[in-house]
Amino acid sequence: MPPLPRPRRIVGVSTKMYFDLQSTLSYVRGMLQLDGDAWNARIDLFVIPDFVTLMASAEILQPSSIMLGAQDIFWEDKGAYTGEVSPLVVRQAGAKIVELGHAERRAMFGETDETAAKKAGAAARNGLIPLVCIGEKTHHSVASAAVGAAIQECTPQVNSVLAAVPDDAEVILAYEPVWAIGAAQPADPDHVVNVTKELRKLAAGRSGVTRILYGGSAGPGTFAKIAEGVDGLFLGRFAHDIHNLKKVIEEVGGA
Ligand SMILES: O=C(CO)COP(=O)(O)O
Repeated sequence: MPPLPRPRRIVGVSTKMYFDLQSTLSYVRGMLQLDGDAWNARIDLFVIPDFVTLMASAEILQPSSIMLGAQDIFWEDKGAYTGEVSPLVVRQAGAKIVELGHAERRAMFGETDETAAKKAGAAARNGLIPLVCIGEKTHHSVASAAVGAAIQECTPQVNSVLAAVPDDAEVILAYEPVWAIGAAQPADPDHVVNVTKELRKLAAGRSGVTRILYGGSAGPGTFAKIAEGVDGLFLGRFAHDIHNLKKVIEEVGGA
């Protein structure tokens, strides 16, 4: 069988909790300035700010094709869940994407494959695209062992999410090796390509679009080395300078 055509490329950035309110809004305004460039026809772009700036960000981005995301949701739409954020409300606020299962949420806030899967189902039910972060915790020093161990650890993370969303729902999987997040540089390109090629097979039978991103200290120069395995990048710190984001967009968009 010939390989399936690859989906449209996509680049996005999470502000995590790095910015204050005004900094987030000026960053989002900066992204708006990038809209309309030549990349627009070739790739999708998204930004995931904190919850509090979601509606103001939606208003800023309204004239553009840049997609807005939220950093988490709860798996129920309404009810007695103090402190949680409803997927319904996130959708109504203007988000199209919801990030789930990030390593920081798994490590610090009790997120598991099970909760990420329930939230992915809730996202799809509310017309949101689940962007689920997956990745192995530790890095083996022998390259071949590292690939096998990563695939073994990521497979149930992927399968639990895919089992929880309708077959035709769009899904984004962000391969983010935990050890490569917040690091000086991204994971070794061969490692990323070898792992993501295998992970793509897990979604091969789906009718919905499944895109695979790489995240973890990604920035300008990262994409070209791993393009064989991934459909784009999910960026953190190194895209919080809008000039770096512009460079990445040009690289991924092939401008
Ligand atoms: O976690 C990440 C994106 O979700 C990546 O963060 P850094 O690029 O800052 O390592």
